[in-house]
Amino acid sequence: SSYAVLEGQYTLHETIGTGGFAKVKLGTHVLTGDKVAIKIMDKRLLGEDLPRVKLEIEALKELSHQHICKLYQKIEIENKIFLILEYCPGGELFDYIVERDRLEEKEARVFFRQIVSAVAYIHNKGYAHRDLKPENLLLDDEQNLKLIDFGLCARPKGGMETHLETCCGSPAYAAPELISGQEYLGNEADIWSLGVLLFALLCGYLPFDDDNVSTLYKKIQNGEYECPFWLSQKSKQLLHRLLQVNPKHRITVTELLTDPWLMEGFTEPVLWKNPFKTSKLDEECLIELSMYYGKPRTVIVEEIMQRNFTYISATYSLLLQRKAKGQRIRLESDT
Ligand SMILES: COc1cccc(Nc2ncc(-c3ccc(C(=O)NCC(=O)Nc4ccccc4)cc3)c(OCC3CCNCC3)n2)c1
Repeated sequence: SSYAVLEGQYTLHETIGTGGFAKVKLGTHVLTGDKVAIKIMDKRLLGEDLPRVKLEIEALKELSHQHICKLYQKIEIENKIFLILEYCPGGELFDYIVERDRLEEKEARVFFRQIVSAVAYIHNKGYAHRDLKPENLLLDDEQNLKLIDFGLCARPKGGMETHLETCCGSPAYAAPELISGQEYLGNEADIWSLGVLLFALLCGYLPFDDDNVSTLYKKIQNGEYECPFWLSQKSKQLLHRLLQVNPKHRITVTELLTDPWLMEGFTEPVLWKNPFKTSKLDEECLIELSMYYGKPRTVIVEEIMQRNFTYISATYSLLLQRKAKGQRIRLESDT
């Protein structure tokens, strides 16, 4: 099968997600035994959207943030593209909220600060996500959120429109200007979706909901929603600033970083720059790789710095993550 290309690098397990033209399988990285998510796309099914997928992969290579799912490796053969991605053992935020009915303000605030940090980071990189919803926010093994773009909706400002654009985003989270087919700015639409997301975190249900899609659209365009009794004054004020029908009246992501509700119990505004961005590579991991492969350290450094997202750079990233969690970093059959 065309999975032969993964032989010896990854073992494939069950499918953990399917989308229009992609499916995600659970995988194991052979050398470390770590779990990964393997997104498999068929180039023939992608058709005219293939250039967009390539853009998305180039974008993902640039995105390095503690609350965005990491790309480890890209494997392309004649009909398939495999993306080896960070696996989040905690599953979707959607299920986490459903299991608890709704979250207390304190917990919702910690999560929301992480989401705002990730969104501010991608906006600063010139991207809009355009499909922010609990299904695209995953939990890692330390209860941290990782933003993903499962449906390939994120795109650079003024990027190319394709039919994928139309199917993008889920109506319940879509901004009024987006569903009325007007010209809209991805960043402003993302801020609206953050409002819907915050409401879902604090209430456990959606602010705008209806079985009939055109009624749902009317509710969104009127921007009318009811706040349940348990919401605090500050959270209602923030929701009001996020869920402004007129995008020009909506809070900006910069104002959001120091919003009073987000600051409650915190002294620091939300930080969106990647604090761990060190150009320095980790010596211990480099040595482990160079010993395992019997290649000089400089060759390993070269391969990682070229950012070709190969098996060696994937193994380096996984060793680095293991080290950050205090796990041992010995590679299998490294006797
Ligand atoms: C334990 O039970 C469970 C249960 C469920 C899940 C897990 N874990 C688990 N870990 C990792 C994944 C994953 C990561 C990244 C991408 C991706 O497409 N990245 C590309 C990307 O994010 N670009 C991008 C990001 C930000 C800005 C711009 C571009 C795709 C999938 C996963 O998928 C399963 C799907 C299922 C349907 N809903 C969405 C998740 N699932 C575990």
